[in-house]
Amino acid sequence: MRKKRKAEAASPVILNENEQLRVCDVEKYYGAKNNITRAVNRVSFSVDKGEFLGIMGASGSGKTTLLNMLSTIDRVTAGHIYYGNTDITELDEDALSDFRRENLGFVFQDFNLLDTLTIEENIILAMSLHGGKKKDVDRKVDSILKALGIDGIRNKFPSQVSGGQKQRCACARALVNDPRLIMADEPTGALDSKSAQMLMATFKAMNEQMGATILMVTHDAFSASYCNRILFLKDGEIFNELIRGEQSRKEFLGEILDVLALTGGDSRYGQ
Ligand SMILES: Nc1ncnc2c1ncn2[C@@H]1O[C@H](COP(=O)(O)OP(=O)(O)OP(=O)(O)O)[C@@H](O)[C@H]1O
Repeated sequence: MRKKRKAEAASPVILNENEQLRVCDVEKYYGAKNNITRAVNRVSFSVDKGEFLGIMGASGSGKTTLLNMLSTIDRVTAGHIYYGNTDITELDEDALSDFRRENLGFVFQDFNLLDTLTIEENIILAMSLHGGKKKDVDRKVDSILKALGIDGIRNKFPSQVSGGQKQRCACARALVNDPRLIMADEPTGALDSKSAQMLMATFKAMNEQMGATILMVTHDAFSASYCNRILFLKDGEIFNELIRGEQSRKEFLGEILDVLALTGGDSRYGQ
C-alpha cells in the first residue's frame, strides 16, 4: 500500500488541453500541535482556460488562505498546485516571484493604485516592469483603457475618480501583461451597488471578449452571479459547487442565495 502511494506521488501530472490550473489535495494548517487551525483541508479542483470561477463561503471558511496559496503569496502545508506543467509548490522564492510577475494579474478590494501617478501611468508602470517598446506599450494601454471605458479619465489621479473607476483601472493593470489567470479578492467589497454592477460587467467583458481566465473570491451573491461556476467553501473544504450553464444571471443568483442560506454566508448584497 505504501509503495503504491509513493508511485502515485512521483508520477508527473499533465494537465489536459483546456485546464489552466489544477489544485491537488491542498492543505494549509496554522498553529502547532495542540492548537491547529485547518484553514484549508484537502481541497482539489481545476480551472479551465477562459473560465470565470467564483469562490464563496462564510467568513473564516478559508477563501483568502486558498487564494494566497494559488497566487504564490503563501506556501501550502501539503498538496500541489499546477499551472500548465509547473508545480508552483516546488519553486523557490525567486522562481515564484518571476512566475507571479509573468503569469498572474491581481485585483484587490482596496485598488492598490499609486496616488502620485495618473490612471494611465499606473497601468504603464505595471507594463514597464515587463519591458517592451514604448510604441507597443502605448498602443496596448490605449486599447485596454478604451475596452474598459476609462479612456476619458486617463490623465486624472486616483483621488480624482470614483471607486468604480479606480477598480476598472486596477482591472486594466491586471490585464495589460496578458496573464494566464486574473485573481480578484473581494473586488466589489469597497464599491456601491451601481459601481459593483459596472465592475462585474467589466469582468464579464474581460472574460468573454478578451478571453481572460478569472478566479474571484467574493462574499457577494450579486457579484458571484456573473461567474460560470462557483465553489463554496465551508470549514476549509469544498462543500458545494454550482454551474451556471444556460441559466439566466437572475436564476443563477437565486441558486447562489439558496446555497448561502445553508452555509450562513453573507447575502446582504444579493439583490
Ligand atoms: N496567519 C494566520 N494564523 C492563524 N490562523 C489563521 C491565519 N490566517 C487565517 N487563519 C485562520 O484560518 C481560517 C481561514 O481564514 P481565511 O482568512 O482564509 O478565511 P476567509 O474565508 O478568507 O475569511 P474572510 O471572509 O473573513 O476574509 C480562519 O479560521 C482564520 O482564523
